[in-house]
Amino acid sequence: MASVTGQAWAGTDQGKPLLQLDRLSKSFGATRANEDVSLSIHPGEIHAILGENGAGKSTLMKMIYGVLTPSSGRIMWRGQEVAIQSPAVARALGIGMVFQHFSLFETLTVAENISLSVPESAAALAPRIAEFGERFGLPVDPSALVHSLSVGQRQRVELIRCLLQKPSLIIMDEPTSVLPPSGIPPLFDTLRKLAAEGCAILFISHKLDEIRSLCHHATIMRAGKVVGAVDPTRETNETLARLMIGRELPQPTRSPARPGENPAMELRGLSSIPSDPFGVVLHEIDLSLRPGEILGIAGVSGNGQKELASILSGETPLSGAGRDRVLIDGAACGHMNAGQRRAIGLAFVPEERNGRGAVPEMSLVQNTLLTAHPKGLVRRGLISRREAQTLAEQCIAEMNVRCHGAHAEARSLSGGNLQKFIVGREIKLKPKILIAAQPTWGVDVGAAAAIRQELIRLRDSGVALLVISDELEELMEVADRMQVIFRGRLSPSLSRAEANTAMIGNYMTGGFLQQPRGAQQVEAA
Ligand SMILES: Nc1ncnc2c1ncn2[C@@H]1O[C@H](COP(=O)(O)OP(=O)(O)OP(=O)(O)O)[C@@H](O)[C@H]1O
Repeated sequence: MASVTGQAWAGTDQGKPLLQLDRLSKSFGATRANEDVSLSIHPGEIHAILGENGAGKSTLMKMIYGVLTPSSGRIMWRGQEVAIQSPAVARALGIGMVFQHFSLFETLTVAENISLSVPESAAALAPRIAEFGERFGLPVDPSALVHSLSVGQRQRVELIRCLLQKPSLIIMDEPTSVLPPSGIPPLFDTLRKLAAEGCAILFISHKLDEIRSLCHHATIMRAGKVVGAVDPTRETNETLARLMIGRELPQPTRSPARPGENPAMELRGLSSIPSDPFGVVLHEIDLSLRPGEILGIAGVSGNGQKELASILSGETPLSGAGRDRVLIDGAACGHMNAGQRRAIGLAFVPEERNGRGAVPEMSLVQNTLLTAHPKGLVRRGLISRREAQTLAEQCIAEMNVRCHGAHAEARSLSGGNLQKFIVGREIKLKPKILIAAQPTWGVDVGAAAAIRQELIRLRDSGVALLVISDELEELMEVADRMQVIFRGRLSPSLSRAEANTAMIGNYMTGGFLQQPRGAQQVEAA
């Protein structure tokens, strides 16, 4: 098949496997992250890898992409055994990977960014970028500066960069976790087009609906081993979840909220210009959070969620009049930093687990100390290591965190397990207010259900919770009320009964801004 560049798109021989893994294993010390994993991928196949947090999916992908070396087993590429010692070797074979976290320079154009990894000038690349964009439904302006692009557009740039290297196999690690709901169908159209041209796709996702609608095959992993291989189109979410977690998916239970009278936290007419030149300006935000309720903040990512979380948590303390714009228990606290707010009962689960939620090089005990030290873990200047260890161990047990114990480095945990640990650590602080940004990001369906139930339990015990999430379904499940953030402005509050998908979708694109001011105030009241 001819490609737009006149060269053949590799890998259209549907009969023979493109990639075969033969009893591939990988150990990290005593942990068998992958054990005797065997599978085959054919050209044009969209193949899902499904499994609980820590099941070994990322480890497997890293071996295929040359980031990790297998402890034993063989990798066969087009029928030949290969040693993929580095990503450069993988790319030379025709294996590409699109990571969850983009590696683009904000101040360069799309073409300039791509020219950093494809040996051609930005000018020469521009028409090819446009052609690829048209061919695969990835429209993006080659001369646009990356900072002006939405998350979905940035992902397109990453995908085009990968496609320009003509891969026969593309590995995509949770590609939809960064996209707004409206960005998912176009991405799937692109992936289907690629598959139709013979490109194989390895697709990692925790979202069972997506796997069922997109993928031709699914390999299910549990504790490092392959436990099943199915045609996902013939499965239900329940049967997939059962295969994955080995039991039925827990169903959430909730009773109506009984919020307290007085707000635990308020923002009053808060406007803020971020120090980050590419950040979002917040405009006149009014928000009131009461004890015993969960307020959900919905919105397409990049509309001010990060800036709002930073103001609420105290990571961005405010000066001057800003002091009176943020209140905790009725007292002005805009000037307080994150530590001072924690001392008066606020806990915070940030969006980025590595670097902000946890220090990757530190152990889980040390990471526990970072936020729990004011809670009696330091007395007369001395750290009680034993108590810190006990707290970390409780967190591990209660949140079912899979790791080598409390002294394991945070970076050795799989993404979802680290997220569970961070959420558990903040809950253990027994906060009065919990601000949680993307609390179940990258977490498997079973663990996500457990975290959401835990948030509801906290609310029932009188804690005030504010949950910022890109996942509307998550907010529909946990939130008692919802507000939508759009271009730094917050919509009126919607009750559970009012917050249907159509209404929220309308607010997500700024529909609430057209409402007459009076109507907004009535609804908010
Ligand atoms: N560098 C490492 N050092 C030690 N252990 C590791 C390392 N990388 C992964 N592991 C362990 O290997 C196991 C598999 O981890 P992996 O990241 O592959 O899981 P995963 O299925 O991708 O999980 P998630 O869905 O949470 O991303 C886990 O027990 C993890 O703690």
